[in-house]
Amino acid sequence: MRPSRRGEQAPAHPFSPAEKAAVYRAIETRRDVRDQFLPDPIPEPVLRRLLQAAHNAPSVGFMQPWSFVVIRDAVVKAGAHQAFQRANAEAADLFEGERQELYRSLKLEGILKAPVSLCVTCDPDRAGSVVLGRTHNPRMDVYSTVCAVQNLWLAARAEGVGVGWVSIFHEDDIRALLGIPDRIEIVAWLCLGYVDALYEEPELAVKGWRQRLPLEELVHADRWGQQG
Ligand SMILES: Cc1cc2c(cc1C)N(C[C@H](O)[C@H](O)[C@H](O)COP(=O)(O)O)c1[nH]c(=O)[nH]c(=O)c1N2
Repeated sequence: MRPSRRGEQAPAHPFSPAEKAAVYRAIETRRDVRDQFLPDPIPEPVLRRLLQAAHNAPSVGFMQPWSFVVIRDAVVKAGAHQAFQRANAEAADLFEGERQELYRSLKLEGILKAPVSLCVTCDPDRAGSVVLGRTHNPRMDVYSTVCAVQNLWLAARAEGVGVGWVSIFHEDDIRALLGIPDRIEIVAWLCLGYVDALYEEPELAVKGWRQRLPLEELVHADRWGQQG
């Protein structure tokens, strides 16, 4: 293969059947991980590949608004776990009866068990104040950052690394813990670690919290509410 030169286009050959299958396999078997983390460290080159996958995400106006705080310090993790516990107690109180009981039985984070956590942030000023594509929807920078998270999540699946997204905390608790400036938005706390087993279906479905919706109910043809 000759080296690519800036400005040239490469042929967009379809993937081979095996490559295609691998992509769909990563998508279909990716799971949110809470309790299955193994203690094995993630080697630097693997973590680097995951971060590179995140960094290859699409972004509005190519602003690349993300940053990644890589957390291995047990004290910091303990602080995040405390933030989770406080918020989770508040969240549990919002449900009643059996639903609350079920909620309380769910494991919803793996902060202490996972060898690495990543805090993924969004800098709204990364590309100046006027950003191509963000003018009429200021949330586009955060949506771009979520694309980076999903890239990392899928790449991690291929590497045998589990990822668990934790969003049950007050943003200000994590901001203070990590020293994140006010103007930077916290998008995700991700727990990362090797796993040797994953649920075949979402754990929340397995545990009876909520089931996958039929795709047919979510697809509209030409107009909202019209079936194809
Ligand atoms: C933005 C966002 C935020 C969260 C999540 C996901 C996303 C996209 N998920 C994981 C979520 O519960 C999970 O994706 C669904 O239940 C579907 O399961 P699989 O991801 O397919 O395993 C999640 N899970 C959890 O246990 N604690 C949490 O705080 C969160 N927060």
